Amino acid sequence: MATSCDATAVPFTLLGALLTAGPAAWPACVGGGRAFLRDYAQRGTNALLWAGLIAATWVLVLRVNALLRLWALGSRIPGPHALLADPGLAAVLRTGGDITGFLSKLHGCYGPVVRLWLGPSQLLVSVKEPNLIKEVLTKAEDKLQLTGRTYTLVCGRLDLFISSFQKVQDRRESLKAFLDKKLTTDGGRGSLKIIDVVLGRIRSISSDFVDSRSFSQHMAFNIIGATLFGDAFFDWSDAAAYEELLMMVAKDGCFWASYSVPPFWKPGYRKYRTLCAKLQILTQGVIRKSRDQYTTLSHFDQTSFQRNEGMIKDPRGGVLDGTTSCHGAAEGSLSSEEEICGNIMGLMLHGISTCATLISNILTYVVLSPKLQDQLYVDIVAVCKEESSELNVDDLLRMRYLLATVCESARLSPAGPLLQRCSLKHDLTIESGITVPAGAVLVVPLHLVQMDNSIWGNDASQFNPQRLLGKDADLEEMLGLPKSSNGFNFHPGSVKTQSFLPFGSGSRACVGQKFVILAISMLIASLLRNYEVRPHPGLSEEMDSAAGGSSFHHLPNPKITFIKRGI
Ligand code: HEM
Repeated sequence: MATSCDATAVPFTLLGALLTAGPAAWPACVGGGRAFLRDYAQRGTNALLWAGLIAATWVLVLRVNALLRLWALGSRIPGPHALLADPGLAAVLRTGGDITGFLSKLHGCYGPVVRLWLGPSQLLVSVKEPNLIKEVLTKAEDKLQLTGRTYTLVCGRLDLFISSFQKVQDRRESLKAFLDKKLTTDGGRGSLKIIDVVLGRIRSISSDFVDSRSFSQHMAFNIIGATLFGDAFFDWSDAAAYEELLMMVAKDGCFWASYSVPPFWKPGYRKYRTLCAKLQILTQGVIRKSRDQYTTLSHFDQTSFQRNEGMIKDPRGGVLDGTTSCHGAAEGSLSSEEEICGNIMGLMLHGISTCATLISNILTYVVLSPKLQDQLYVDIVAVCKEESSELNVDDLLRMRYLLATVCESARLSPAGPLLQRCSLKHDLTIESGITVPAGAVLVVPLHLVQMDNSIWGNDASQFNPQRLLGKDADLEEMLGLPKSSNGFNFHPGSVKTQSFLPFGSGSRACVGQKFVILAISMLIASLLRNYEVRPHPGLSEEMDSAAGGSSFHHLPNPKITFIKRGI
């Protein structure tokens, strides 16, 4: 009878133990089961440690390899030498200085493509030449991870605005179809309804002066809200609180998302998360309200019910009909409720801030230049001869001076100074022979391109809508609009068209471009047709000097009032 355990007799895997004599045989060993388990645990732990070590080494090798590739490819792109991070750029970022001016100097020294080291593992590549920009913005399909993190932090799960192109592609298409449908089916009618409500609100405040920015934010809020939620939005009692909360949350999102580990220990961060949660609850509320109203309508209103029967369904079941709200475009059968809410919050955040900036810029140019206002008025009334006639999309397309004004305002004062892209997985080889490594941050300095004297003429930094009505500019293409029936000004791919980028370009270009241009033009046309916009008589010195120069990088925020026109 065996009195000591033969080590080789101890199976070192559980399977081995089961395949041999099994537990019944183990007591035959000294220590029996305990020896087996100890040995088993020891070998198992060793195996796990080895597997972990190999995996960690593998990840490390991949990262070192990626870093070496980044350094090798990055150093071949023209740009200043820097060991770890470019000190000039670091100083500009630290002091909140003029990044456009800094990039302008670098492009002057190094040419149309310049690289800068943000840190040892972070490369920034700035592109300034229109042909290269077009190529880069088409090939670089992903957004920066910080952008994706910011939207996710504020909106929760969503499949718009996040980094990966693959994940947003479908939703972009359904949203575009929804917005286009909104314009073509009931575009004019729907937009007029929005404008009527907004004008009603203006009437109630028209005796007072209101600052251009808050007025424009209010307008933008109503345009986007009514587009996404339908008529339910107008009698929503929480609308004012929602607008305020949205603006508070929009301000700090990027800051909190810049932490790679969410700073839960900071009270400011916890407070911010609470605001985001409140915003989500309010959004869910208005989504429900809009759905309820839509259901009520379809049950009680036979016409609407019949129209609903003919709704266009997207392939995944989303309703894209212009008579309904945006849930279809934000939904699709694959989206969870959380994603629908996230997409809608993302659209509200992006749409309101960008539209408010554009409306405010237009109004500022209008009040600073009475001549511009007169010209616009002539352009508008020439098209709507009948006093009571409702504006429609075709009317707008004939208001060429108005469209050129909207376009020129967007050119001179884009919503942000840089377009930002990246390619997360693949290196990008551009025609000039330069290879931009995967993960590098690609930027297009909008002011440099949109105010380049060699493209726009010596008065490039001046406000002059006329420049977009010449033969060398294609207004419709710039605005992403359908061609007007006379089709004039058709110069596809002209350098001005390529250098007009307030809505981006290529694979991640703004989905709302066409919609927003028409909605804002409709708003301005209705406003100026009915009201004269006047600045406050005690205009500040800032306004006076800006009006004299007519070159505005930082537009003032004038107080304005609306005087009813005697038609
Ligand atoms: C004046 C108003 C607006 C401006 C200036 C603007 C500008 C932009 C810009 C610059 C981009 C990034 C483009 C790029 O990287 O190439 C963008 C993306 C986008 N915009 Fe707008 N936008 C405006 C209004 C709107 C509106 C009203 C909507 C929809 C209701 C909208 C929907 C989107 C979407 C969905 C994306 C991102 C798509 C993606 O992640 O791929 N935008 N916009």
